[in-house]
Amino acid sequence: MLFLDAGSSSFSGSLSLEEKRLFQYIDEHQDEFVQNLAEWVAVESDSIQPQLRGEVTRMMKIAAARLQDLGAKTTLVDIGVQQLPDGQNISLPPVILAKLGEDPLKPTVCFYGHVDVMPAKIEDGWKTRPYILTEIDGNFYGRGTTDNKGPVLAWINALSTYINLNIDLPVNIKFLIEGMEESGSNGLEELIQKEKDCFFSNVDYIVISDNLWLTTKKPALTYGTRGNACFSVEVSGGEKDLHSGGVGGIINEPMSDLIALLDSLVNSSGCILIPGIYDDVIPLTEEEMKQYEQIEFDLQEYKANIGVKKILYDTKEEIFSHLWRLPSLSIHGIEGAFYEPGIKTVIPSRVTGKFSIRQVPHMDLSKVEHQVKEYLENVFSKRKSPNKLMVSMQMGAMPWVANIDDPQYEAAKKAIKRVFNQDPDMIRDGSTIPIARMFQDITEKSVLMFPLGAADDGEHSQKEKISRSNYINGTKVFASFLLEISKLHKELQKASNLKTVT
Ligand SMILES: C[C@H](N)C(=O)N[C@@H](Cc1c[nH]cn1)C(=O)O
Ligand SMILES: [Zn+2]
Ligand SMILES: [Zn+2]
Repeated sequence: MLFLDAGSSSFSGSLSLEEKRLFQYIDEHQDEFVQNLAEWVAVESDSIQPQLRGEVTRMMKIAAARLQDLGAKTTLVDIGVQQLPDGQNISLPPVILAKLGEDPLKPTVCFYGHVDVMPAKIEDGWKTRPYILTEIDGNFYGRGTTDNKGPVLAWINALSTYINLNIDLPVNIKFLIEGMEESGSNGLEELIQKEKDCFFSNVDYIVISDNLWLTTKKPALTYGTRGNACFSVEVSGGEKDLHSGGVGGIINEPMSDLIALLDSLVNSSGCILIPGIYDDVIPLTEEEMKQYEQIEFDLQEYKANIGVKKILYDTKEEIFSHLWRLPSLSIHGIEGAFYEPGIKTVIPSRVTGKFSIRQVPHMDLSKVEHQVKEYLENVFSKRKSPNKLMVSMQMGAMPWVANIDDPQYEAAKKAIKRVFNQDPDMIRDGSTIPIARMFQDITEKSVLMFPLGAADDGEHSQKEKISRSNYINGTKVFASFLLEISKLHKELQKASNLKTVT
């Protein structure tokens, strides 16, 4: 067997015999773990394009079979249908609920992950084929490698290591794995509500492993994410597309109306122009400012990681607050627009713009929806266009902030220290895990986000990758986390029992 050293792992302190065995096994079984990742990446489980829904369902079945192989009691739960914008209904992929171990003396950790991915086509500019895992210079390129198949597999690898070494699992494990995260986690809230007093009743800790570190070298723990409100704005004119030579200049073109509307949303400094949108955003506290100051951050490296030459802000404090504490508005695309190469002298009769607003705590989703609709209707009315405008909020997810004093943050810090020999950055993230806030609100359990990917992993982009080092050391960190959380949980229980007695 080919033995490959994952590289940057440098163990802190002396490892227990158990940890030595676990880590050695993980190092020695890298090829097998990589092969599993290649098999998962090969499934085009894109949850955005309805015609690929069958592949998402196939992916769910593959993941369920893997958990079953580990000995987990696994159920694929039907969560109903999704209504598409054209009124058609298509099945949602089933959600995996699985459990491994039911020892009442052990804590129960529930891991959440998703195995759906963002769309990826070679024509988008990929240098490698997006659904064929390709290793270049210690990095595995492919859609879903870091978001989120790699981290889900790292959990599974960690568990299979315990099982294959016959080491008693220090915790009971539950899994909730879904296939619609990238689409807004359709149907999941209802399932969590339904399972609150069943599947979740004995869960002590919920762990999500998604998003990225802030840098390429230093691990991070994430204690907050922004929400997202996704809008569509449709402008329709006559009943059919028209010849731009035949009628260009004598009608109000839907595309011109739409471009004006989209252009009215945000200025070139990134400031959202919708009146009232910042009203409920609370100012940054001094404590937050101090936390930001403590985070090491290299602006040049950050720019290189995201592949841009200039960003709107010069200081790390401004960057963090704009990513984590302030809303942002991004324009994503136009349905109905001509986008192929070449020339097409047609005036489209109906076009739909897509944009989203990442919101932060204290912003109210329905208020944002109202503000957006009122503003766009107002801008449109000023154009005196006879075309028809329709604005709708397609999806709304709430922001999430955790309590970093929860014991599992402590356990995760210890596990990181043992594997990477450094303390993690404590960060928030600008993106959204729709389910994070729902977990917290509905189950009232502690939620930890434990990212594995490095800052240059390019989630959602053409060069998505995870490094061998992060994938393999990530597997070790999760194996170690299970030991740490079980130790800490026992200590806390002992302390609380003592308190009750005295
Ligand atoms: C962080 C996670 N991998 C992710 O990318 N989530 C999506 C979820 C979403 C939000 N609106 C629609 N989908 C994201 O943040 O874009
Ligand atoms: Zn993700
Ligand atoms: Zn994603």
